[in-house]
Amino acid sequence: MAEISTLGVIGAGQMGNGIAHVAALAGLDVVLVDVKAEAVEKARATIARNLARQVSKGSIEASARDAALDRIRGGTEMAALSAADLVIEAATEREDLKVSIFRQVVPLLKPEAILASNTSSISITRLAAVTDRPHRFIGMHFMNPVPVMKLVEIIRGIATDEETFNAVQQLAERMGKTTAVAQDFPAFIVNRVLIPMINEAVYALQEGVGDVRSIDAAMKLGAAHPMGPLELGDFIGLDTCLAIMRVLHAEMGDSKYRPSPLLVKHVEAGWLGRKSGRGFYDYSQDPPRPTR
Ligand SMILES: NC(=O)c1ccc[n+]([C@@H]2O[C@H](COP(=O)([O-])OP(=O)(O)OC[C@H]3O[C@@H](n4cnc5c(N)ncnc54)[C@H](O)[C@@H]3O)[C@@H](O)[C@H]2O)c1
Repeated sequence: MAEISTLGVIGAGQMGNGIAHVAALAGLDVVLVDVKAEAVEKARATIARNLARQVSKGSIEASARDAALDRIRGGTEMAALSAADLVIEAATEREDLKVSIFRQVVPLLKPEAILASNTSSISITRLAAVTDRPHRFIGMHFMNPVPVMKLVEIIRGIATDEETFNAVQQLAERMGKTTAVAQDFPAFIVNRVLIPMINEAVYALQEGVGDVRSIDAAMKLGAAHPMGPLELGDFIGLDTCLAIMRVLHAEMGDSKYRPSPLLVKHVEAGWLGRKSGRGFYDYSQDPPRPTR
């Protein structure tokens, strides 16, 4: 298989901008698309700011920052993905949305292009089945924030071929990441373990076992977690956490995965965490103030 030199990224949110950032620094040409022009603009600004921070810390040269920014093209036209050797979908965690995106982009792609999803929980096999290339479809699950976190979980669908697996694993390494291989079960490895823990912390909050500050302090100091579970839920996005719990609950058929009603309420209120300015903390305050 020819080397992957142009990467398409669908969805310019928290994950899409991070994937574009790291890929461009690794020397790939990047095409970043989103339905919202303002999401692309915001992503560009975030990437520029994060690259500037790396320059000021001395981890990259100013010339590498400039070259990376030059390699990223962005817009709302999916047709721009026709140049890509690999397309990573990083849009909102909703299966119907991802299915419609894959149906829309498949006719635009090179026949040999690989398709990957950055989904946190949805079946890779099922997503692959709506495309014309299930053998060239794979899960490539980056962690947030992408420029900082070392891991990429790679998930084979039932039809994924070895060539695709090897190409994607090599690319992840070229992007400076370490890979862990997961089988195609709901939420794979990281989120199978992590998101039920966050959901449990929300239950503990709902039941009054502790307030936001106590629950986060308890897990940071008592279990040596770098972030408390409620702070981490806000960081991931509470809509994403809820979507993952719903996939686990529906597909494992076990009541232990039922989403906390308080988590549901937060999402219904649009209190999605950092990205919306309020979640379990209020981010209009500095430092962010616990809401309960
Ligand atoms: N947040 C995390 O910690 C994390 C970690 C790993 C994986 N993920 C996964 O990455 C994906 C994206 O999550 P995120 O946190 O970046 O979400 P986000 O809400 O920050 O961004 C999602 C982006 O998708 C865009 N989008 C929606 N519909 C689209 C369409 N039809 N075409 C193109 N773009 C569209 C939105 O405009 C938005 O910019 C999800 O599948 C999520 O589960 C998230």
